[in-house]
Amino acid sequence: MQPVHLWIRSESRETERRAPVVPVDVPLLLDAGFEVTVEESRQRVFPIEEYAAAGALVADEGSWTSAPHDAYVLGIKELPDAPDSLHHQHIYFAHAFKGQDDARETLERFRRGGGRLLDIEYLVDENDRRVVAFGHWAGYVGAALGVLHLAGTLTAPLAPMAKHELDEELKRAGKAGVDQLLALVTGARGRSGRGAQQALMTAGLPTTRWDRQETQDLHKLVLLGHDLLVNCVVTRTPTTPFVERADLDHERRLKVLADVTCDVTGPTNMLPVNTEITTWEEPVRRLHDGTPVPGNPPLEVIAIDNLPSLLPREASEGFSADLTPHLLGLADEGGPSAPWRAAGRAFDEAIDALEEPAS
Ligand SMILES: NC(=O)c1ccc[n+]([C@@H]2O[C@H](COP(=O)([O-])OP(=O)(O)OC[C@H]3O[C@@H](n4cnc5c(N)ncnc54)[C@H](O)[C@@H]3O)[C@@H](O)[C@H]2O)c1
Repeated sequence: MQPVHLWIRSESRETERRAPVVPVDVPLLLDAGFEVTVEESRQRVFPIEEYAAAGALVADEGSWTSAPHDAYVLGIKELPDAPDSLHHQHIYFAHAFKGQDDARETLERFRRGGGRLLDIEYLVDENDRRVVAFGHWAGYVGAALGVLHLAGTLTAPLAPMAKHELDEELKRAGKAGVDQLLALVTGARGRSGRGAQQALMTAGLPTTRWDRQETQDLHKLVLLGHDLLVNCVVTRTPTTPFVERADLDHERRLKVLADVTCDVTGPTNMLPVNTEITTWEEPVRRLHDGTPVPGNPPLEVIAIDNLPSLLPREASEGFSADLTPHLLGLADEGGPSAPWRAAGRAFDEAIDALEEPAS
């Protein structure tokens, strides 16, 4: 067993209240011989006292920059802009390996400091499946926002909430008549698809479930016969989109698209009628005004790319339960376990690609 020091940093994004490891999971790490330090944070949903009571050491907010050299610095979202060279091993979602905005700058910071980025999105098992993700609660919240919008009770700006509050709103929406409407979940067998179904069940909405098999021959008329479409599909191969511009003038019940996938600009966007995300400030955007004739209502989209942050407690608890056993794999006798090695390879490839001339 290798001694491992895990340093849980504060988040720099002010709306980010989640934590990658929750207090109740800290003793699992300590029992395995880890040293665990947790930074104070103004916004984290779990008070620092709970971490201290669980046995973690407490450090000042943002003090990871002076953490011991061998510490793994763990967070969820992006690092602050300074310092401009990074010398630790960082574990978080960096969105820096696919040429995204700021990707090069992020990688350059690691290269300058000699640090390493173990991106959580690239922690995969031997079958190339991600071992930890926030999908379930993304689906839950995405579907819930769709239901509340159908009920006319979605108010902006959105803010983080407790699940029981959201569930009360969902039940109220159901009783107010939304339970007479029809919902369709695409990608229904995945993590977020299953989460979406749970929220719809809480509101009492009859739900159709489609995964790969059911969309092989796409039944457009059946699709358009639902009031709410919650899209949770992940695909790498461009496929027949679910809703295209030509469908908007068609007779339809479809009024709200809740796009959990949020792949709005990529070639695999299953809802190309929309090409922009929406935000907590403006969660809903009108895509089509509809026409006064019955059977052609306005169509609106909700495409928020940080849905789990709206249920920070539940999202953190589920994520931490999945991540903690893998963190233990950092201390494996023969070196970090397979998912960490996979994430390390992804980082090395991204650094190598920095050398390649831009095409
Ligand atoms: N909006 C947010 O805040 C947020 C947060 C977390 C994750 N996400 C995104 O949500 C998406 C879903 O993640 P997940 O963890 O549920 O993925 P997942 O891999 O668990 O599930 C994807 C599902 O899509 C199905 N699928 C693939 N092609 C299909 C097709 N043509 N028709 C029907 N079904 C098809 C797969 O069989 C699978 O069941 C990802 O793109 C992820 O990045 C969004």
